[in-house]
Amino acid sequence: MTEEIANHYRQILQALGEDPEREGLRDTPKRAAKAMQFLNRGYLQSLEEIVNGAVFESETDEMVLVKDIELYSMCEHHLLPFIGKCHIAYLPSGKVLGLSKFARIVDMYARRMQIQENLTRQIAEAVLQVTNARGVAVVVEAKHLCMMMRGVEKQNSSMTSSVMLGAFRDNISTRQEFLTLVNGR
Ligand SMILES: Nc1nc2c(ncn2[C@@H]2O[C@H](COP(=O)(O)OP(=O)(O)OP(=O)(O)O)[C@@H](O)[C@H]2O)c(=O)[nH]1
Ligand SMILES: [Zn+2]
Repeated sequence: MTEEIANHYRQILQALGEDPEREGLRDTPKRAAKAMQFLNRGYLQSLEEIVNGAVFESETDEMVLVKDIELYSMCEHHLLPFIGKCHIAYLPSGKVLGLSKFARIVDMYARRMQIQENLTRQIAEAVLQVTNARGVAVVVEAKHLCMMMRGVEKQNSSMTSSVMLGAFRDNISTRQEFLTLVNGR
C-alpha cells in the first residue's frame, strides 16, 4: 500500500514539473506516503479496540468535562490540515469512561479525511455509544489551512462547531453549565 501511494506521489511531483529522481526528492514519495498513512490511520481503528473495555461503574451523575484536547485532522476537500482543539462533556448514567479514551476517540475520527462538522458529530455519537450517558456535548474549535495558505487566505478566522445530544440538547441550564465551564479558562 505504501509503495502504491508513493508511486502516485512520484507522478504528482512529475506533473508539478519536478524531477522526482533528484537527490532531495528521491525518498520523498515514500516519506509522503507514510505521512499520509499516518494522518489517516483512524480508518484502521475501531471504537471497541481503542476503548479497550475502560468503562467503569460509577454512581456519579454530575457533569464531566474534558477540555482542550488538541486535534490534527485533514480537510477532505483540499487534503490540507485543520488544527484545533476539542471539548467533550457528558452526564454519566452509571458508567464513566477512562480519561485517556476521550482523546483516543478524538484522534480516531480526526485521523481520517474530514469536515469539521462531521468530525464533531462522530466524536459525540461515539462517546454516547460507549457510555450510554444522559447527554453528551462536543465543541471543536479549529483553523483550516485550506483557508489560510490558499483560497481566501484568511489567517485569523477559526471555526467552532458543536453537537449536543440528550440532556445537553433538551435542557437549557445543562447546556449553559457546559458552555460556562468550557469558556471559563
Ligand atoms: N463546512 C465546512 N467547510 C469546509 C471544511 N473544510 C473546508 N471547507 C470548505 O469547503 C469548501 C469547498 O468549496 P469549493 O468551492 O468546492 O472549493 P474551492 O474552489 O477550493 O473553494 P475556496 O476554498 O473558496 O477556494 C470551501 O468553502 C472550504 O472552505 C469544513 O470542515 N467544514
Ligand atoms: Zn479545505
